[in-house]
Amino acid sequence: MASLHFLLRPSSNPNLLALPSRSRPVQCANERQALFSRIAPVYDNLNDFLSLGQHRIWKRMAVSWSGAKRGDDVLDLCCGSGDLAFLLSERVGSDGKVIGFDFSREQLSVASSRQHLLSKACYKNIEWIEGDATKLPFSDCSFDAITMGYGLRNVLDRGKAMQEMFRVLKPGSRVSILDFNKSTKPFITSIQEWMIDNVVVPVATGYGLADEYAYLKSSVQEFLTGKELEKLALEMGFSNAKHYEIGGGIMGNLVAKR
Ligand SMILES: C/C(=C\Cc1cc(O)c2ccccc2c1O)CCC[C@H](C)CCC[C@H](C)CCCC(C)C
Ligand SMILES: C[S@@+](CC[C@H](N)C(=O)[O-])C[C@H]1O[C@@H](n2cnc3c(N)ncnc32)[C@H](O)[C@@H]1O
Repeated sequence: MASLHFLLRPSSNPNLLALPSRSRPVQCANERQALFSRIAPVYDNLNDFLSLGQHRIWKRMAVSWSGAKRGDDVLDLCCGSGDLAFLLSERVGSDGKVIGFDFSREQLSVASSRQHLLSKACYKNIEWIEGDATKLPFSDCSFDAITMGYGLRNVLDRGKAMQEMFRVLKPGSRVSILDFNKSTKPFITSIQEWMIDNVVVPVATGYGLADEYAYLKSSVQEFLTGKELEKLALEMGFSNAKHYEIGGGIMGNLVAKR
């Protein structure tokens, strides 16, 4: 039976719903949570449109790199509307178990409704849990694989999130982290920024979500390069870490082994 657990209650503080100013970076966790909740109704359609469907290929690669296999217990952190969790579910099958974990209740509601709508038999093995990626409510060494798609860049304390992933992974298991690549090549950075300024933000403006999507550009600028991500993973205790550039260098995927 599909279930949706809400470990954290959304704040009733109306200030959290205020739109972030375009001139000010989105800084506190509650503001980020509110941002992802606002974009939840259009998130999937915009990803398909803006990436010309390419994000589905990148997500398949991320799941494949996680090493998840039939019968495994796996975690999709910052699962949003559930794309990676659904792919993991197909991979681990009905003998396995998938947890989709996110702090936005609205994103989880979209994920849960897709689970019912798509209604593949194996999708019954997915459970949605609301909570913070820096404080995971799971015991040490619980999971055979972890995925995180477009999550780490949006987490305020990335070191803590990596530490938590390390803690809940079983020894020898892998985490696969897909995100925008903060490239060291100025040409790639210019393409990314041009796309965000001239395609992503204008399209999002049509949905009243200009600020939310403009945040993408600053978040990539403030993210870590592939080498820095590898270093962070090693500092957090992972035995091995390799970052792959994909999508012509626009995206990247970190694979780290506990
Ligand atoms: C997958 C996409 C966006 C995910 C996403 C991530 C976030 O952190 C957000 C934060 C706040 C708001 C929204 C998001 C969010 O949507 C879409 C990515 C589109 C890109 C601009 C990439 C465009 C790629 C090209 C069309 C295809 C390139 C092909 C390549 C050369 C092979
Ligand atoms: C860009 S979406 C990615 C969704 C999905 N993984 C995908 O690839 O399409 C980022 C997600 O991370 C979640 N998120 C960001 N920071 C988080 C945190 N500290 N704890 C839990 N979820 C978080 C947001 O709520 C949002 O759903």
